[in-house]
Amino acid sequence: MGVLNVTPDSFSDGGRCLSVDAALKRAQKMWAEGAAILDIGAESTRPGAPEVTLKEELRRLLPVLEAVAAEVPLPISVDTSKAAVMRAAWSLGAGLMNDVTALRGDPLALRTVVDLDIPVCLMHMRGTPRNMQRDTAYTDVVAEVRDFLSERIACCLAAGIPRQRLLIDPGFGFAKNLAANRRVLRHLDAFAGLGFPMLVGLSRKRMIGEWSGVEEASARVAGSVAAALWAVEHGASVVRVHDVAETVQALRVWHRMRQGEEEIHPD
Ligand SMILES: Nc1nc2[nH]c(SCCc3ccc(S(N)(=O)=O)cc3)nc2c(=O)[nH]1
Repeated sequence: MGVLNVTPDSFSDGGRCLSVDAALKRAQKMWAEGAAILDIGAESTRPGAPEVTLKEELRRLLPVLEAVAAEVPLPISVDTSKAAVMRAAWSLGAGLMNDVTALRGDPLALRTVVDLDIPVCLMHMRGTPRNMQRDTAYTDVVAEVRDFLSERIACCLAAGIPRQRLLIDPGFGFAKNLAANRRVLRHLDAFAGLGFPMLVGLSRKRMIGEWSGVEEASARVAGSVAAALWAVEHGASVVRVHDVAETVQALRVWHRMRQGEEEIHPD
């Protein structure tokens, strides 16, 4: 899943993608590099990010979504928590709702996802991007994330969302400090065990920077690729990344090594 930020303050690419043209060029580049899905977000959800009004989020998102949907033959995920943005995005061809609040942010979000019959990724977070980093103390973060995801899954299934429309995500960097992120990463299998495809977003995040010693987010490529390989090794079906070419190349090699002898076609 290639990241396409259309926010002025996106944490890792300095918001270069604001113009439709620049966003479209980046979308086409990620497609050429082997991305399977594009994730477009118009409201930054990094720690401390300011809220964006519905009007502003639509103003940023829709022109880019329309252009990308017309020019790039990939499914498009939209990173939003607002029901009205989900509906507008769906009408322009979005194929997945990526809601970091797991449909809790907008009271109409759950109903909207049911009505639109659109796949949704349910991610763990406490609080909001504005205040989530004040609340990073857990007795057992793995148990809390698993219980949260189980509860959100039950809520969605009870509302009539078919199982095959759900993805889960432990939410790296959302209301989690370094120790919590590391524990979640070491227990990814526990979440994969819930029986739903798991999406993981580690790319260029602070824990990659802390572990690699690389200050500048856009320079954390090799560390992000290493984390993506670990995540896929431990059950992730989708990795949300900024550096598509490098991650695709690493995964192609990794898959070849991982396949048993019998799976490789005889030369
Ligand atoms: N499903 C899903 N969607 C996502 N959207 C984002 S945006 C990144 C927000 C951010 C930036 C930086 C840090 S930090 N302080 O750890 O470096 C945390 C969160 N991420 C994810 C993710 O993971 N899953």
